[in-house]
Amino acid sequence: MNTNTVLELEHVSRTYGSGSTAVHALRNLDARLYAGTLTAVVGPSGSGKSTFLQCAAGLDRPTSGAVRLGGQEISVMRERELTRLRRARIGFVFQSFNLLPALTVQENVLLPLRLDGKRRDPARAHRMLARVGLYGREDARPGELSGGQQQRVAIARALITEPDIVFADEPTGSLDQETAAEVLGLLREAVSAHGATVVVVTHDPWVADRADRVLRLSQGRLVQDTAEVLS
Ligand SMILES: Nc1ncnc2c1ncn2[C@@H]1O[C@H](COP(=O)(O)OP(=O)(O)OP(=O)(O)O)[C@@H](O)[C@H]1O
Repeated sequence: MNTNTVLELEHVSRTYGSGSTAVHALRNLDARLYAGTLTAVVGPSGSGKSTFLQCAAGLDRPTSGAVRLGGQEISVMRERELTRLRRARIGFVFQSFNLLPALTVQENVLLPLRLDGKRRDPARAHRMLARVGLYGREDARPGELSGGQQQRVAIARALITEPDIVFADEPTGSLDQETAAEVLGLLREAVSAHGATVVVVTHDPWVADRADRVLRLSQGRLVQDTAEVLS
């Protein structure tokens, strides 16, 4: 496995609330995410998976510890700088797809470039949509597509900026088994054929079985990393 670190969490803790009602969602967690790897983050409900994703992706700030993307500490960045960095260098895929219903498929895919002030290159959107099996559906609205097709659009949108890392939160959670397999296949292909770095938060053991590496959380701690022997 490639062990070039794209993103690093060092001694990351995230506590919600304080005093006797404090919830320690992440406790002194150390992890590195490697380039060109599909990593699954698993663990029981409440173990800290979403908090891990939020902190790693710069959507939330750790209470203590550091998060570094490409060696740059994002946990101390100002909000505006962080927003810009997320748009340019991080891709997101959500369980509920989060497409904009009023925009066409092509406009949805080009949205991250538009928000980042980049040229909206329709040819690039065509290529990306072809990659996810949706060539010819550029002018459809998300409401005209099946759940699996909408998730394909979301994957194309996440990959269009060629981000350093893509975070997918239960990307197959709303899909039937067959469609889920197709969606996971696309994420897998983004990694193996195009060198993307993908982190999937999942409850689904079937998804975890198909990852290159599994990080298992329990009560806010990393208790298993299939790439490393934990001390
Ligand atoms: N905004 C918040 N305020 C207070 N407590 C929170 C908040 N968000 C999460 N928590 C708590 O932090 C802990 C970890 O939550 P988190 O959502 O990260 O777990 P999870 O593994 O993603 O769970 P699930 O699989 O159910 O989505 C839980 O005890 C949860 O109740």
